[in-house]
Parts: sequence; C-alpha cells; structure tokens
Amino acid sequence: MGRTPVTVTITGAGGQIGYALLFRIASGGMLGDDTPVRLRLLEIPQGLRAAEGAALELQDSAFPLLAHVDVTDDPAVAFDGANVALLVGARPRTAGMERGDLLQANGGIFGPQGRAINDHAADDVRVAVVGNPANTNALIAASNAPDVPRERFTALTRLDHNRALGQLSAALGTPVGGIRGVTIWGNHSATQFPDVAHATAGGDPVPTVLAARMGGTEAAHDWLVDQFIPRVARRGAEIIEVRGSSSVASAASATIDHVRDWVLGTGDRGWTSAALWSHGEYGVAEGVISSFPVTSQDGTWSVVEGLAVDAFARERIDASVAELVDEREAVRSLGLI
Ligand SMILES: NC(=O)C1=CN([C@@H]2O[C@H](COP(=O)(O)OP(=O)(O)OC[C@H]3O[C@@H](n4cnc5c(N)ncnc54)[C@H](O)[C@@H]3O)[C@@H](O)[C@H]2O)C=CC1
Ligand SMILES: O=C([O-])CC(=O)C(=O)O
Repeated sequence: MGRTPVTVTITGAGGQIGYALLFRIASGGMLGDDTPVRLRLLEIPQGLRAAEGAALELQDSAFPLLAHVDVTDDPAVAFDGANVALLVGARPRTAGMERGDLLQANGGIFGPQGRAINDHAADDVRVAVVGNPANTNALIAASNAPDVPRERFTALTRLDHNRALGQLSAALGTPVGGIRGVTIWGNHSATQFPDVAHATAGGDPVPTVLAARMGGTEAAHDWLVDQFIPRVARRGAEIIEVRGSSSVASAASATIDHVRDWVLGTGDRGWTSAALWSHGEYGVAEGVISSFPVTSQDGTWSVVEGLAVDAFARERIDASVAELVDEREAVRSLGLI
C-alpha cells in the first residue's frame, strides 16, 4: 500500500445504504484495486453505534486497501481532508410531513454539511449526494460551499440509469453491456425522463429495434410512454412495495458506479447519467442540479453535446426541470440557499 490513501467521507454511514457501500469501497470497488482508502463515517448521535459496529466489521474484513476508519458525529472532523464525500444520510419523509417540511429538515442537514465541506475538505473534493431529495439537497450543499467549484457537487441518477438499462435489457433480450446511449434527464423523482432516442442495443438503434419487435413505431412509442418510462421513474416505489423498504444494494452499487466513472473516467464505454450543476445545457434552467448525459475524463464530468431533442423529449425534460426550479424556489424562500 505505497500510495497516499484517498479520504472518503460517508454520511449516514450507520444506515442501510452506508452498510452496503462501506465494504465495496474498502475492497477497492470504487477507486480501484491499487488505491488505499481512509474512511470517515459521519452519523448523528443516535446512529453512531450502528456506524461503530460497521467499523468493527470493516476491521474484521482485513481489507488490504483500508488504511483507517474514523467514526464521528462532527461534520468538521468527518469532512477534514475529504477527497470524496458521499452524502447519504438524509431526513426521510414521515407521515403528515409536507414537502416544505422535508426540504426544511434536509436544509438543516445539507446546509451545514456544505459549509463543513467548504471549510475542511481537500481542494479536489468530489461530492455525490444520494440522500433525497438528492438534486435539491446537492443544490443546498453547493450553495453553502462558495469556495468549492459547483461542478464538484453532483446528485445520483445512476440508479435510474441502471434501472433503465435493466428494463431495456429485459425487453430486448440484449445483455446490459451491449446497451449504450441511454440518458436520464432532470430530477431523481417520478418526473425524470429516461430517454432511449439515441440508445443502441448490440449496435442497432433502440427505437428501430423496438419498432421491429412491437409492430411499428407507434406501438414502440406507446410501450415507452405507458410502460418503460413509468416503470423506471417509479421503480423506487415498486421496490418499496415489493421489499418493504427502499432500494439499498442497488443504490449503493450505483453510487460506486457514479464515483468510479467520475474519478477513473468513462473511457470508451460511452455516456452515462449524472445530475450536475446546469449551465443551461439543452435549455435546462441554469443553477439547478439536473441529470444529463455525461462522460468523465481526468476526473471531470462533461455534458455530452449535440444530441437532437425532439418535441416529446423537450416536453418531458421541461416538466422535470420545472419541478427542480420549484424545489429551488422552495428552498430559496426558506432561506436555505
Ligand atoms: N438517489 C438515489 O438513487 C437513492 C436515494 N436514496 C436515499 O438515500 C437516503 C439513505 O437511505 P438509507 O440508507 O436506506 O436510509 P437509512 O435510514 O437506513 O440511513 C440513513 C442514515 O442517515 C443518518 N443520518 C440522518 N441525518 C444525518 C446527518 N445529519 N448526518 C449524518 N447522518 C445522518 C441516519 O441516522 C441513518 O443512519 C434516503 O434519503 C433515501 O431516500 C435511496 C435510494 C436511492
Ligand atoms: O424512492 C425512494 O424512496 C428511494 C429512491 O430514491 C429510489 O429508490 O430511487
């Protein structure tokens, strides 16, 4: 273990996704087999014992790449020198809670965490927000970290992207590895737009393959509108219904995918999806954190340029971005950004 360890901070580390994430990070699944890691586990006081238990199990796993584990309830300690920050801990919506209450409660988490990242993280810090509402929580954190480039704050839509790959693979009988060019646009919510207009399966255009299998372009469009898009966009709710609790291992796996691609690059695998600070690409309102088609090189995400957006896609993208703008107005009026 010759290299300097990379410091990875995980918030909500005593929770479900945290537990699924820690062991994959420590085994090299996120940053590579040659990169030692130092883990900083942040919890609230009532979650500390669970995080401490996970730290004991990490020790018992004897991962050669794991340099050190700290457990703390102090954001200043947790983010000290952080190179990668995974913001997983969030306040879930509970019975009787309005959307404004949820945003307010999460503002109380992501505002201070943004400030702690600003003041204590390493200069190259990269932040991935998982805790919901992920896009707007990322916006709150970014807005409270004025010294950190906004491009370093991202929100997870890779789970939605992976869900779209899984659905297409099942419908077309093509292995997920043979599908490219899928995009998730907008918010990590039911308004998201999973877009296959530019996708290929085994090298063939997905719209053409769908039309051939389903008996015409209209039938293919109906399948996309009535089945594929709602299934992907509401998959989180479907998992809750079937499992009895929300996605955990798939969410952790998507988080690993997101950071690995960001840090190590997307290479020749084509684009993926991630929610980034909008500079107005594809007509998306500036200053919201919205999902785009993205590639990464040298540790920097870039939005894929020049994709044609037809009237159907325009309407769907605009609807999801309108929701992000509404959420931004709500947190602005609460004084959170
Ligand atoms: N973006 C995505 O694709 C997905 C996001 N999620 C979201 O991820 C979040 C975490 O999910 P789970 O791990 O299943 O929940 P969980 O409830 O098992 O764990 C959350 C943990 O966060 C901790 N926490 C709360 N406030 C904190 C704070 N201020 N600082 C540090 N830790 C804090 C809690 O004590 C708890 O241990 C939820 O918001 C969930 O909705 C879940 C699935 C997919
Ligand atoms: O829907 C939820 O509560 C969790 C989530 O974000 C997802 O599974 O996509």
